[in-house]
Amino acid sequence: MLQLTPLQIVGGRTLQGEFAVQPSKNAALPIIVASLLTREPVRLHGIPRLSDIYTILDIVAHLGTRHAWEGPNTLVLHTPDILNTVTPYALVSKMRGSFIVMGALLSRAGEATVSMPGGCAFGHRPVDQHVKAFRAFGVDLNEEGGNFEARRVAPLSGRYLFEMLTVGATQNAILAAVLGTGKVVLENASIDTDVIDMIGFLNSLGANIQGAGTHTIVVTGVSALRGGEYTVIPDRIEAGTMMIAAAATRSHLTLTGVRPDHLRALSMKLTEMGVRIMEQGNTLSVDATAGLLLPTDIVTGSFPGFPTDIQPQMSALLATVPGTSVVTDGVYTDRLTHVMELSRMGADIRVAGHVQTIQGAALHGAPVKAADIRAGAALVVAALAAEGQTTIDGMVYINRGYERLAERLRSIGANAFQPEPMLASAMD
Ligand SMILES: CC(=O)N[C@H]1[C@@H](OP(=O)(O)OP(=O)(O)OC[C@H]2O[C@@H](n3ccc(=O)[nH]c3=O)[C@H](O)[C@@H]2O)O[C@H](CO)[C@@H](O)[C@@H]1O
Ligand SMILES: C=C(OP(=O)(O)O)C(=O)O
Repeated sequence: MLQLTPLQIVGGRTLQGEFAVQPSKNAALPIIVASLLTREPVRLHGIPRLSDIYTILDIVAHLGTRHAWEGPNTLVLHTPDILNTVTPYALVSKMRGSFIVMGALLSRAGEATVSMPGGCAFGHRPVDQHVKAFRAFGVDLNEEGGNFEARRVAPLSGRYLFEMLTVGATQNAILAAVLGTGKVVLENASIDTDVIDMIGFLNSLGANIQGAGTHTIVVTGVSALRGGEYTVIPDRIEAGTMMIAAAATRSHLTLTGVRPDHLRALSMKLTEMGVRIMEQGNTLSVDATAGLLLPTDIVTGSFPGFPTDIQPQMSALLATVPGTSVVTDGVYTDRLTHVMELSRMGADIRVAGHVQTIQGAALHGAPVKAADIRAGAALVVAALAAEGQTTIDGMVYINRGYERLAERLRSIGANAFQPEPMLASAMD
């Protein structure tokens, strides 16, 4: 078995030059699942080479998809027939986002059995909205032995008003209704970029989904989708992580291949703190060299609000900014695994409920461990800003979301190094 080695960062250096942002993991995952809806080949550009992508490819392979990479980030997917409508626990439990295969299987095969996704490092993440939406559309859905068994007994039709904005349940409900003769209306639907991108992909194959980017989405079933070619949007969470890293190291960094309009909530906050943000086409510059940064307060929310997926990284930045900042995660009540690890590096963060009160301080290097993907990214941000060496364990989580991180950090001046992985048996 491959043993992932820790990432070693010697901090306190400024970052400089250009950082090419990877394509979006969280947009690519549902688009790969959505490719199950056509029996024709699809060619996807902008697929990041990440462990989450390999996991979803294992899942769709189990369901009948063949895939081939064409160059670094282009993937050809082909599902002539669905070979399986059961997605076992061993596969689903690896990645919570895979629950949306239920909608895709319902559409293409009329039935699906999918394991209940587990919790994750930052708390309980229910799927009640997925289930309620399916039932509202007439799907026969039962839960047995930790599995959800769903069957289309008539064309999907009806309306569902989501009780909160949810990316995954909006995507799942859309996928379920794309093929067939019914029509569904989703109210209070998510307007997240990853929902809009999945709809853009499906409509490019001939789906009839109206209302992308608004809170009311109407899906009218069609008999079949054709094949096609699509380019996935840039990763706004990776871009946000690097904007924060630039601010934390008081650097001037240019990000290329970004969608500045997807990053407005963060750009506004950084500007408020005294960072200069300049946007030009698909390029965004972050200049934090001008002087002292100011503390601020953050409340995360659904897009276009401040993303929860950069809350831990922002907390790491605020831990370096003199004064008091307050960070409230309005999406998850327990996304806090970064706090203890940051405190090993000298961060002063008090937690009450899901609110962090942060007093800025100088950080120092320390051995730390990531317990989830963005907590890991927060530790990278802190390590880049800290004096001395930080050793970050738990790279399995960071690798879920960040491609070749050490190498790409070095390209912008960081002292970051991850030794080659070793075979576990060779280490015993
Ligand atoms: C693979 C992927 O793209 N993951 C992202 C996706 O996750 P995911 O799609 O799982 O997140 P949701 O948007 O569904 O969750 C938003 C909130 O709604 C709650 N909820 C959701 C569904 C449900 O049935 N019941 C319920 O209570 C969740 O617990 C959470 O508090 O959006 C999240 C919110 O931007 C991000 O943090 C994740 O990185
Ligand atoms: C939390 C994330 O992913 P997931 O929803 O797959 O856990 C993330 O990308 O930050």
